[in-house]
Amino acid sequence: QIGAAEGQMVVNEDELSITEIGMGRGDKIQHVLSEEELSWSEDEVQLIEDDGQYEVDETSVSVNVEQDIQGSPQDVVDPQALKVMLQELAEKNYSMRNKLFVFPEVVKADSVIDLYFNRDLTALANEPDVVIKGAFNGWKWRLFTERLHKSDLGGVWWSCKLYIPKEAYRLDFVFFNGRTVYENNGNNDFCIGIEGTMNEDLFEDFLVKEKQRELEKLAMEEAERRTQTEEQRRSKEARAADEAVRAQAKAEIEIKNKKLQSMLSLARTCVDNLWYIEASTDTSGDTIRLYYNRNSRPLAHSTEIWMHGGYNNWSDGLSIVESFVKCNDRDGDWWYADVIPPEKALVLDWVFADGPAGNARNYDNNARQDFHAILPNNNVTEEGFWVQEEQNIYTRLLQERREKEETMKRKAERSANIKAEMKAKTMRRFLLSQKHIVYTEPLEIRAGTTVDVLYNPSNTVLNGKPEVWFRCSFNLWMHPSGALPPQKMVKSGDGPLLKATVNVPPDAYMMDFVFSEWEEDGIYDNRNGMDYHIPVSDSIETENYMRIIHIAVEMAPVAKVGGLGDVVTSLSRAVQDLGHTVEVILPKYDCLNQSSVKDLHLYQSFSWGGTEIKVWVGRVEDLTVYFLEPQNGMFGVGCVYGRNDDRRFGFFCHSALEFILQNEFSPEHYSQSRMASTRVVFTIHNLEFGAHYIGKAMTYCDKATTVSPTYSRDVAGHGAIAPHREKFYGILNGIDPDIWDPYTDNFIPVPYTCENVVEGKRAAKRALQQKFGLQQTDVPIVGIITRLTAQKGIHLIKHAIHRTLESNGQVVLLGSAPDHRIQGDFCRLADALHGVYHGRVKLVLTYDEPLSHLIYAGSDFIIVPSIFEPCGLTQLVAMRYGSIPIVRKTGGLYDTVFDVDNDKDRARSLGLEPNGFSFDGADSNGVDYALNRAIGAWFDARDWFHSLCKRVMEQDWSWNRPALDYIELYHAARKF
Ligand SMILES: Nc1ncnc2c1ncn2[C@@H]1O[C@H](COP(=O)(O)OP(=O)(O)O[C@H]2O[C@H](CO)[C@@H](O)[C@H](O)[C@H]2O)[C@@H](O)[C@H]1O
Repeated sequence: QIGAAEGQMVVNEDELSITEIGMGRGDKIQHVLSEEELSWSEDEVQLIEDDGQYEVDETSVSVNVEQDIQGSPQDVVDPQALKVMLQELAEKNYSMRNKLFVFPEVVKADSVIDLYFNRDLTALANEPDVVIKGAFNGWKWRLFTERLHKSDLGGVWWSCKLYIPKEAYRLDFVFFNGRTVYENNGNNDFCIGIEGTMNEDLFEDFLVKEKQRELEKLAMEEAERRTQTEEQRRSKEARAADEAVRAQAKAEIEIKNKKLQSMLSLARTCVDNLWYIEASTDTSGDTIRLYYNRNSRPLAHSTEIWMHGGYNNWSDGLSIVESFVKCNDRDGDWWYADVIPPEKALVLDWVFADGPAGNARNYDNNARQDFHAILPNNNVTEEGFWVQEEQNIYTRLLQERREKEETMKRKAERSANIKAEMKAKTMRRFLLSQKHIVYTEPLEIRAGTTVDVLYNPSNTVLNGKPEVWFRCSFNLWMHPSGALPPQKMVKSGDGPLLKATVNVPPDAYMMDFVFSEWEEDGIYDNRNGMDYHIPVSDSIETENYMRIIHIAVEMAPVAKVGGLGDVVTSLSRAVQDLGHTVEVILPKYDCLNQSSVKDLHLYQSFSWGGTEIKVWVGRVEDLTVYFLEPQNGMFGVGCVYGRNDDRRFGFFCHSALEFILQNEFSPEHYSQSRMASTRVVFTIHNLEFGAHYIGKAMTYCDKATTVSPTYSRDVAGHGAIAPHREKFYGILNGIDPDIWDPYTDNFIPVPYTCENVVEGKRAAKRALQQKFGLQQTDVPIVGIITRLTAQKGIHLIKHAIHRTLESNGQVVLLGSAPDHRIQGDFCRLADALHGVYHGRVKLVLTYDEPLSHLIYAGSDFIIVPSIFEPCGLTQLVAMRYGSIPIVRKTGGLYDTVFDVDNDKDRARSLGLEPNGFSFDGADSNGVDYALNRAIGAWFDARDWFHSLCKRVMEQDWSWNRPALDYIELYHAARKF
């Protein structure tokens, strides 16, 4: 199927999620026994063929046999009696012209048997070598080869010992001469039943579990490898940081040294008739005495003389203050003071003053040069001094670095706590959100307990039915004990509520149920094909994790054009956080932002579509990403879209499937391979682009989604979608709470949470105004961050700018237009506005991610007047930064923004409070209606406005909830 869709799954703006299910029962190994298949490629077999010579590696099976033979039944039988028994058996089988027999005759699991083969009766009659090749359980388990030897039962019987593993229920085998001559029982192969605890069904389960164990082991090894790489990276980073700190210390020392050297060249030991230094006579060795002749100096008439000093070019600032005493026994006007310079002082720096520090009015500062003395008798060598100094700086810098890291760690912890709380709150809201239809008592279900399920049929398709039956199972209907018998629901209380009671087993991690009209059948309420699922906590079993591969042509931040790029990254991260394996396949554009890819390296290369395709692998935002680079230069054109050659995305989608296939190491065609059990979920991010291809993709996918419920209804009648409505769902986008987090954001001045939103936004607003030379007045800022295309409501954007400016607000727009006419139009608008409304408006007509962060944080409002909007991320990011969204009521904007005046009930029915302003219609009146109320509230009800900022920050627009919806959908896709 997938192969048939080649070149047609291409959708330039759309993404394809593939859920791979490799562990289902549909995934049986088909062992077709042909001679090619019997080539010796399996692990357990090591046959080396060389110019007609062969050897069987005796170590594999034989060693096991020898070890296992001890304790086998043969040992306890008298050898003589055994021999007789065997002779009789051989004669019996010989006379019946049987080609083979085994001993003991009843083969048991976990035992060793002897197999006897009558070579003369078979195709190998004249062959000098006889080899058995076999496996267990219909050729599915432990392929082996073993060489037969002439037995001591006489000429015709060749034999070998075989170990029968405990998982075996049947033994399948053929004989051959080590090369091309086979005895395979007339193409039927030989087969012997084995007595034991296994049977075909149990073995299927065993294989599934075995596979799971293997996958888990691989996952653990991968995790271990990742931890190690992470550890290496961290210690490398620490080493690099240490080196950087050392280099910085060295650089600082060099500057200091240079300054001090120039100072030293100015420094003296004395200046005739002005000052000199001598070792102090009355105190200990370190003290010096400084003499000063103030005669004809600025302080000649002061009543007091003080020195204000420091050392080594004032490296510690003002650190020595002493008062002077007059020398009475000298000519001139000499004064002196005793000074104890610090040990590391090479130079003493000072000025004279008429009072102590802070209390002096007149100075003698040596005509602004200050005084500098080389200190006599200094016991520090200059070299020693610098070594010590560098060490001090190094220690200080290191300390600063540690403190910074510590602060970051604390911040990360706090941020993680806030997020965990939000997640728990969202989960509760999720459980309560269906309350008008179904809920449980208690609300949160624990494994190994009993719960009541309460159902209100009056809000469903079962309204008015005389009976309602409850059908339930666990672990996405995969619980080993199967579905519980249907249970007739009983009335609970006086209202319409019906009740069923369920014992939740200890190994349940999910409870699944649907409701039906009759015990056997009838109308079902199965939640539109998705069934009802409620997570169960404290299970002893873990969820069956899936492997999900996104095939996408955008991914933030390595190749982002718009919201699609954000979603590929953030949805993948959210699903990965829930324990599933998520990978992304992306074209290797030459314009990739490679600085955001870690450990990028060549992974493999393969040939397809007439070219070699190199596959690179790297980590982006903690996700494994494969980059496909066709050597025909298709993705080396300097841009993601815009060249009207989007057929290359068809090539990309197809080569991505080839790549997946090649990594399953299966040479067959898609539908024959493991990909037959792979499910495809197709997501439409914007029906405007490539509707023709979208139609094809809709046909071939297992499930399809778009990015909000309202948009899914808006487009349900579209020709590409209408025929496939039953598999089409609207799941709201989320935003990544780590990428968008005002508490850890490096692009804004003051980190903030909902606790200090007012302070944080005030600082961001000031920084934004400063950056663009806007007046720092107390007015609201309206921000606009958008691709400038018709979809985004260009005339409404322009009107909003004018309306805001007329209402005394300020405007910052960040936008870029793929269409150069629109770009030109906005450039002219910018020139005009910057002239007329100087200092109140700024239009930045580029794409600038860091700037977008500052605008989200520094604006009071973010306006999104889109004509249509599949979901929209800007209003969600705005709320995360405490900015109030003003939106046109369409698509995802309608689903996420609830007008403070008009949508109270609609918000409450979803467990939310209103969070913004919205308008209908597509003309300026609509914009005015919302914008006037918003700006009015800002001027007239500031406290209320601030509480609204706090409230929107407390709402959860992350993937916490939608990721669960996607996972449910992936599971639903698996059910086919
Ligand atoms: N000049 C600029 N500089 C920096 N950043 C800029 C920018 N212009 C836009 N952005 C950023 O790009 C993203 C835009 O995402 P949207 O979802 O709002 O719109 P887009 O139409 O691109 O996405 C389509 O796909 C997404 C994902 O499904 C749907 O939400 C949406 O409705 C659909 O139209 C935001 O992260 C925004 O901050």
